[in-house]
Amino acid sequence: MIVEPGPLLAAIDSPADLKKLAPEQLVQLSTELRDFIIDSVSIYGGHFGASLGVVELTVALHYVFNTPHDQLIWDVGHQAYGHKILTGRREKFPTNRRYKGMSGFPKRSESEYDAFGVGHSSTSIGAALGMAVASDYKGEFDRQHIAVIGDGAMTAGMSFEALNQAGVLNNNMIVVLNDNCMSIDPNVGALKEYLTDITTSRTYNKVRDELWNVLGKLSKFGPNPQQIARKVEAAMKATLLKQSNLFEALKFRYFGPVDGHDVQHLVTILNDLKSIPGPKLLHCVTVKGKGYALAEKDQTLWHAPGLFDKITGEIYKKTPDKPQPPKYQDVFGHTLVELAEANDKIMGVTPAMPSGSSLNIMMAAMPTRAFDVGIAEQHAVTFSAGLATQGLIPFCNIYSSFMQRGYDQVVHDVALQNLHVVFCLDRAGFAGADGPTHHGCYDLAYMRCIPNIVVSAPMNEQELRNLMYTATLPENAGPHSIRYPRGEGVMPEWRTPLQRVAIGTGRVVREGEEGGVAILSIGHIGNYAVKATETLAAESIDAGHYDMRFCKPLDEEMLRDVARRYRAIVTVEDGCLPGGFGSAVLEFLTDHGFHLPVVRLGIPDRVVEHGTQDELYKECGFDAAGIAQAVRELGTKVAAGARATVLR
Ligand SMILES: Cc1ncc(C[n+]2csc(CCOP(=O)(O)OP(=O)(O)O)c2C)c(N)n1
Ligand SMILES: CC(=O)[C@@H](O)[C@H](O)COP(=O)(O)O
Ligand SMILES: [Mg+2]
Repeated sequence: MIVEPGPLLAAIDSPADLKKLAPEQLVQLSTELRDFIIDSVSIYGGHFGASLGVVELTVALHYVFNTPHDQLIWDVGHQAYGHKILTGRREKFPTNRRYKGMSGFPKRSESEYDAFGVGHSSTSIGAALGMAVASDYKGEFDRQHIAVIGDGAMTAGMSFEALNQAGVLNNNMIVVLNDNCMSIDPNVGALKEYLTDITTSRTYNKVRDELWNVLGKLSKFGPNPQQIARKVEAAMKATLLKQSNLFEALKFRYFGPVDGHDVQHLVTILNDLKSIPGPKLLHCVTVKGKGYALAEKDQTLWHAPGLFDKITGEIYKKTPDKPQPPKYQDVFGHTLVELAEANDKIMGVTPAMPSGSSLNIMMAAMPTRAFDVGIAEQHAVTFSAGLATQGLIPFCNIYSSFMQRGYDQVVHDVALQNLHVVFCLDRAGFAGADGPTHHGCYDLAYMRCIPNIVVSAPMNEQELRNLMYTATLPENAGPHSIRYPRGEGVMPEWRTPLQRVAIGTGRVVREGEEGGVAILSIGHIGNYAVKATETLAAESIDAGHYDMRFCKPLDEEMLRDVARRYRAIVTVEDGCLPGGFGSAVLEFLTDHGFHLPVVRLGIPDRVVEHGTQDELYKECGFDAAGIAQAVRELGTKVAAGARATVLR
């Protein structure tokens, strides 16, 4: 089904076309762009509320600035659908987030208008500053550099690292703070409270408007009057707000708050800002989901609702006619509450993903024991370490790819001190439509190389529950990493009794023919290995299958038994091959004098784009068919006497 754009939008294939419109036409264009986004996302899926919230801002930015010469960086990039539609990708939109289609985030290789690749939050100010410094260094003084960052993304430390440097470098750049009081869940922290103070301070806003007129007139008479205005403005803000403006204190010229949905006013303001030198911050107040009532009302649900009926607002269920196994995240959330009810040392921590990780279940049930620390993965880890020094057992839930941002804290603050912190890495392995920024490719590799840490991956919901429980036991005190994938498990009935698992033990899924091939899997991909062995059995190939469950420590006894019983091994992981689970098995076999052929299946050493998880498993050769084929080929090779380790 093709989404038809309105007449003004249909004529826009680039911002050059947009600039042909009269300012008074921009309101109509914004309406058409908003309608196009609603229609498209309802049919094709993707992120929703954020793009609706910046429709007017997107139109105004591309109307005022000379993109792509002027460089526009979108923080996170989940709000950049309007940007993509206005920069020549309207007709590609049906492929958004689809296999081999358009990325769901700005991507440099996709368009010259995508100044910086994003997906993880809070990078825009730093990147824009780098571009601004480079432009000055190259003598390109006519270029503007604009970072559009949400209030949620502003809570991350690296946003302030960038502000800190920008404030003293004094390069020309504009930070547009898109303040809608929302992250995916409601935004949190003192910064959010501060922004609310500014936005609601009547006195400040009245004086600010008067100052604005003064500034606007003065800015046409060169820099000196502006410096006077700056002192006047800062002094009045300082007295009126009884505190200096946070951003002014960091040497940014602060402007706002302004209505982020008044496209013509935004055009006026942005045109003014163009001529004011140095680092500037424009504080825009917007509504996430603006223009679609249900999305304005339930902004978390409509952050990324899935496919829906735009008329009724009904969000379609994947399999309405049969009970769907629960999402792994919900098994985590409910099990954590179950454990916490029995053990008052257990705490919960999430960096801004309460609903995404289902920690919101514990936050609702035990609000004094579960914390959303904002988009602050580094802090989430160190905060957890602090809790653990006092004898508590924090479950720190961080998406595998977002965990990458807190890696030194895992080593320095948790592992070196051997603290009892349980990392639950959700979205481990291929994340799917979010693509390479969000694929949790590396956690098996990056965790197993750290001393003291136990690295595990459940094959199903029951195993997840047991590993969570096992990690809390006093005899297992120390760092743990438990990783599991995005999406549903395989057990409609999962509220199984919690069982202790011996650390470093795997389990036999299927004992195969002696002298044949054994499959060693870790985590949920083991369910694909089960399908592969069933296919092979129908061909009278009796392959063995072992769910290793732990990447560190490995089940060495099981590995010895497998190496003695079989003539070849296939390892499979939904994780990177370099340094991953297969590498760990190879290391063991070599270190202990076992020399049998091994084929490692997993994520290759290259960037794998977006698609469904099954599409990506297939692309990388570790879906059920790929696993079965690897066993067939290896079986044939060993029958022919191949001795060398066979890599894929
Ligand atoms: C490092 C990192 N942590 C978490 C996320 C998940 N995430 C995506 S959007 C978002 C909320 C962003 O809030 P804000 O910047 O205010 O943008 P809004 O959705 O309100 O437009 C979060 C937490 C991420 N993309 N990157
Ligand atoms: C843009 C962003 O980073 C989040 O919205 C992320 O896409 C959430 O992923 P899940 O949908 O897997 O929770
Ligand atoms: Mg926000």
